[in-house]
Amino acid sequence: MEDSENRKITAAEVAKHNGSDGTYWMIINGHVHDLTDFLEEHPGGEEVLMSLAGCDGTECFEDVGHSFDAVNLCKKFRIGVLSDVSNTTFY
Ligand code: HEM
Repeated sequence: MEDSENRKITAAEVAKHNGSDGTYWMIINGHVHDLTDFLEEHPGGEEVLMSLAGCDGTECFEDVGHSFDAVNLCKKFRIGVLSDVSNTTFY
């Protein structure tokens, strides 16, 4: 569904998808991503993504200095927007 990217998701909901149920969600810049199918493809390795699953990975993502390609790739995995903004960076 085209609107699925605008689905509002709470940080508490994201936290549930920390890998314990087999799914890996991550907040980056206020967007929620389902990275379950991307773990093995990540050029930076699956460990970093798994360890930040259920959390806000914005700082880590920015610190690495990901390419524009990487930023664009993120969009492919978006499933919604964070509905509570605490502890999250927007730009
Ligand atoms: C949706 C989330 C992410 C996507 C789509 C993504 C994508 C990519 C891509 C395409 C690369 C290859 C280099 C580049 O194009 O910049 C890369 C490298 C890397 N990523 Fe990510 N990444 C994501 C999240 C993260 C997070 C949260 C971390 C935090 C630890 C991380 C750490 C790294 C590291 C350490 C490298 C290797 C850099 C290098 O070898 O120079 N990534 N990522």
